[in-house]
Amino acid sequence: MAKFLVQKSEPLNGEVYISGAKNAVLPLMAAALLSGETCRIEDVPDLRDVEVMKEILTSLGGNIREAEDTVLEITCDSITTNEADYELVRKMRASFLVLGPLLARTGRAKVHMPGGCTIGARPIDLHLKGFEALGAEVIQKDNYVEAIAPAGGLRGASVYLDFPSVGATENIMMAAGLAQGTTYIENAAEEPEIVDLANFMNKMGARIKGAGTDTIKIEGVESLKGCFHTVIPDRIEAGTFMLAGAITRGQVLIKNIVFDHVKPITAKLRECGVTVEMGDEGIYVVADQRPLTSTDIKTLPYPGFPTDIQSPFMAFLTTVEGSSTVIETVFENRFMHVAELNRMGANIQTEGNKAYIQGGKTLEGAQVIATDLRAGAALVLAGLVANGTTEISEIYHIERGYEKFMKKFKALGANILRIDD
Ligand SMILES: CC(=O)N[C@H]1[C@@H](OP(=O)(O)OP(=O)(O)OC[C@H]2O[C@@H](n3ccc(=O)[nH]c3=O)[C@H](O)[C@@H]2O)O[C@H](CO)[C@@H](O)[C@@H]1O
Ligand SMILES: C=C(OP(=O)(O)O)C(=O)O
Repeated sequence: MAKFLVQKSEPLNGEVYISGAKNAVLPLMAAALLSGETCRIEDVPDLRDVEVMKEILTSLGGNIREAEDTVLEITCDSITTNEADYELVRKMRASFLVLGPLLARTGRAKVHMPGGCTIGARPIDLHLKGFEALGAEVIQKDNYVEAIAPAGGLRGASVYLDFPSVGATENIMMAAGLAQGTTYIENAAEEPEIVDLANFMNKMGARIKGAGTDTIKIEGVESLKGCFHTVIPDRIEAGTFMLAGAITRGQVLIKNIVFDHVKPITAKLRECGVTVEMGDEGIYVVADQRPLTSTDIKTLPYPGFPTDIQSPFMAFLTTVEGSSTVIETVFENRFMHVAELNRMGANIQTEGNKAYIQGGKTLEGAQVIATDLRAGAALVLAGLVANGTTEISEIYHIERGYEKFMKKFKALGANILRIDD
């Protein structure tokens, strides 16, 4: 199994170009199932999760052409099966997103329960509630879900989500795109990735309004066509590099970033004393000019502080003076990095969904485990400022979601090496 060896590094310095967003491109790829024509998607990151989604689409009869570097052309003119293979689906949570479009396009879909990071129970009840509201019969059995549209096809409906789930909003939006009549998703997720999916589907001929607010209106259409689309930049990758600059007290220019998408991260870094400025070329993060202080974080659905940046931010908070509190409200098991950071000399106590961080500690290199994708990124950040060597195992989690991870860090001066055990 591959590992990262991270050595204490000089303050990071230089510029980094942010890739297309993992959490945007995966639903876009699933949405290509809604049309028989070609969808051309640009700025597709080279990630393990994207590879899995390619395999899933291919297994369903889709045709994928890598037109150029970072460009995919997906054509789903003939869907040969409406059952997604368990071996593929179990590898990643987002694979469940093929259910909505498959159901809408073929009237029937069977998908195994998804896998992914073990950051919580991650039920799919809200997705299913949406499909049922659209008239589908939903059968949940032996670790799979089968959804069957009524004889006349899915019908528009009002769906209220008990929690603004990103995945449920996306899945229902895709299913409703080809339903008869109008669907309203209330208490919908407002994440930028939802807006990107709505923009993509509207280019395909869908009639979606309100994406980015808590009520999305989808007027179903009979069929959708192909389109061209460029994926939005990855705000979580951007946030990770902003924190890499901050934790090493460096100076980093983050290119290809939407300033609005990283507002909560910017606000919290500024509270700690980090300079974050928007310039012509991107966002400058400067952390070498004054002592940094603590702050408190509470994760929330967008536009609140993103849960996916909670662990990298916590790694940073271990290095600033004072005590900080982090409250995780989105996932119930997203503190697995705490034990690993404490193994490196951090002082973090947890109580339910709260973590109390006593900052200003000198971290020491240790053998640690990347328990999930963002926990892995947090350990790399900690390793950059820890004395000696930090050996991080199970890095396949990291490679699931960060494109050219090592190359980008090395270009900023990080001392990081990938070894095969
Ligand atoms: C591929 C992708 O885009 N992943 C992101 C997506 O995950 P994902 O779409 O899985 O996250 P959700 O927004 O659905 O989950 C948020 C919360 O809602 C709960 N829930 C969700 C669905 C449901 O049917 N029932 C239910 O109770 C979950 O258990 C969780 O506690 O949004 C998360 C929250 O911003 C991010 O951390 C993930 O990086
Ligand atoms: C939790 C994440 O991803 P996924 O939903 O794919 O598990 C993430 O990107 O941090």
